[in-house]
Amino acid sequence: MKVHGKPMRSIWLAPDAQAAEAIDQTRLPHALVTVRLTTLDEAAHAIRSMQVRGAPLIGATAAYGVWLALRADASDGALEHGLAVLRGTRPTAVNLHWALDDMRQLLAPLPPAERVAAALRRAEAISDEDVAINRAIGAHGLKLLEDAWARKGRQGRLEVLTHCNAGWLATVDFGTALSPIYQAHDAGIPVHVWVDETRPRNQGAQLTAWELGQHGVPHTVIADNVGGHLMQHGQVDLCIVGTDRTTAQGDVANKIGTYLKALAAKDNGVPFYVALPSPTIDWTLRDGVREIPIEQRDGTELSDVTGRLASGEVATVRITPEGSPAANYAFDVTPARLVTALITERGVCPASHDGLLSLFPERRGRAE
Ligand SMILES: CSC[C@@H](O)[C@@H](O)C(=O)COP(=O)(O)O
Repeated sequence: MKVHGKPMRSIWLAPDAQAAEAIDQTRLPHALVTVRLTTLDEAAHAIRSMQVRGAPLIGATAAYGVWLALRADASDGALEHGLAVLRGTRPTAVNLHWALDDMRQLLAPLPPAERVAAALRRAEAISDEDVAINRAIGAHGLKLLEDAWARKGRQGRLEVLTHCNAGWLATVDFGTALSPIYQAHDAGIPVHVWVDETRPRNQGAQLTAWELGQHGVPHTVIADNVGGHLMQHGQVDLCIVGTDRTTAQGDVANKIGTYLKALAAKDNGVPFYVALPSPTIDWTLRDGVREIPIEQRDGTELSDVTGRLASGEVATVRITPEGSPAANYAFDVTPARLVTALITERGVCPASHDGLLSLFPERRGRAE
């Protein structure tokens, strides 16, 4: 996407081809800072600390991380060590594990002397594939937004609510949930986005709002608990969110709070869509609530808040009493029954096993 008129991706090969570079998302929206990743440990830290975050971007960063590991040592042991370090960074986004499995399948059979070049080629291919997938998700999602706009008589604004950041910052480019919104805006549909702030890391307030502002998409940041009220008063035409892992039955793991939004949408007859790139489908799982690992992060992400002071200085302050424990669950699972449809790069389908198999028939009968 464009930042101050200049095309950018969230991660890219450094011009000297000796490193990967990425937007440090912990510095947004107050500063646009690039972080240079030259080692396995720097790539792992970038994922763990959320300098880079979002399921597809985590996968792409991990692929570059394997390349960086092999640049230092292309032995079998170094490959396995690198895969293990990266796999241990975050548990929920299946893209991380898919990308690492993909890299291992490619690299393990190769002689060490061929691994570095092959790893870089694959990491770049994974990034390019993500961009193509997201463009396609945008095109399929655009049709849903056009239909919603037509149902509304093309009057007023098309009111869309989203949770967390499933925009281009969460992917290599274009985003998933925000991709249809960008395409609708560019097609002249007067879309307005209710942006859930998304406590505690504020991916909505700090990242989605920044992205939408950069592209000129009208939006309003709201507290996470406002969405149900807006839906009760007819101020939301549809919801669209991303996912970190979707089961073969259509259960959706996404940022904490997504499930509650889906409940409110169901109660108010508001369509609830999930933008789902196929690398985020976990074909091995059936029951998301029971089987998807939910990341628990440090409680200081809840007790402390970082922002810009009136002086312009960025500072972190504590908002809870000293000694009050904080439980920081980073994701929840929305059962398929609350999902209106899944928007994949191959089209839109019901949130069900049959629905997914209708778009991915090659998965029928495969023992996962
Ligand atoms: C296309 S990104 C989809 C999801 O990864 C996104 O909605 C989300 O939950 C991100 O969580 P995060 O903890 O910021 O990595």
